[in-house]
Amino acid sequence: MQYTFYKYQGTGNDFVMIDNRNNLFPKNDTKLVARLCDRKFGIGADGLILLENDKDVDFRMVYYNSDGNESSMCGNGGRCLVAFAKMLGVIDDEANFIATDGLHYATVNDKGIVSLQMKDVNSVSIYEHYVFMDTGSPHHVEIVEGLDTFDVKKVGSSIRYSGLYGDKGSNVNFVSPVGENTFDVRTYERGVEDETLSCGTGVTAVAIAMNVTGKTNANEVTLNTQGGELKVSFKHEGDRFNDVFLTGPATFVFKGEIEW
Ligand SMILES: N[C@@H](CCC[C@H](N)C(=O)O)C(=O)O
Repeated sequence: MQYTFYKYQGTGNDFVMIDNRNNLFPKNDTKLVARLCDRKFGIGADGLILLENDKDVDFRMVYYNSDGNESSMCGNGGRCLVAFAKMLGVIDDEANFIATDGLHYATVNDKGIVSLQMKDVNSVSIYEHYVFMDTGSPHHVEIVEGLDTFDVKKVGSSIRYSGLYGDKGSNVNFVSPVGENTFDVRTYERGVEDETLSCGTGVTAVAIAMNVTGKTNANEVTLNTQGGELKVSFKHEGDRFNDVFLTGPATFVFKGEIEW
C-alpha cells in the first residue's frame, strides 16, 4: 500500500499527517504507525495524526504516539492538524473539530500561527513538590534547578513509571521561572518515552500550574520550549480554568509517498 503523507512541526514537536477522509488507513496497525514514526526505518516523528470526516464538525483528529498506540489529546498536534486542514482546503481560517477529549475551536492566521482552544481544566492536584492535572493528556509539573543540564529522560521516565501514575503513566514537565509571566519548560512524553522539543498539553499544564501555585498572576503566560515559544491564556475562578488557548506556530515541513 502506498501512503501520501505530510510532515508538520509545531515548535519542534513533529508529526506525520495523513488525510484519511477516504478511511483507507489501517487504524489498528500499531506496528505500521510505529514504523512510519521511526526516525531510522520510517519518516520520523513524535506522533502520527489522521484527519477524518465528521458529520457534525469540520473534521476529526485521531492521534497516535510514536510507539504506535492511539493516545489522548496532543496540543501541538492539534495546532498542526488545523494548519494541515487549511492547506487541504477543509477549512479557511477557523475550525471546529473533534478529538478524543471533545470539541475544539481554533483559528489560523496567514503567518501560520494557530490558536487552539484546549479543554477546560476543572481539577488541579497540588502537592508539596509538584502539580498534576489533565489538559487533554495527563501532566506532572515540577520546578527544578539547573533546567539546561537536567536529565529530563532519566528523571522523567522514573516519574512516569513510578507508582504515582499507575499503568497509564503521565507526561512529565520540568520548569524554571525566568520572568514574571515567562517559564522555560522541558518535557518527557509518554508514548514517545523520551524528551520531545515541545509539548502543547504540557505547556498548558505548566501555565495553569504556575498560576494556581502563585508563581505568576498573569493569565497569559509565555513558555519557552526547546523548540520555540508558545503562549497559553485562560480565564479562571479558583482552580477551574476555562477559555484556555494554546498559541504558536504550526509549520509544513515536507510531503512524500511511502510504500508499505
Ligand atoms: N505532544 C503532545 C502530547 C501528546 C500526548 C502524550 N504523549 C500522551 O500520550 O499523553 C502535545 O503537544 O500535547
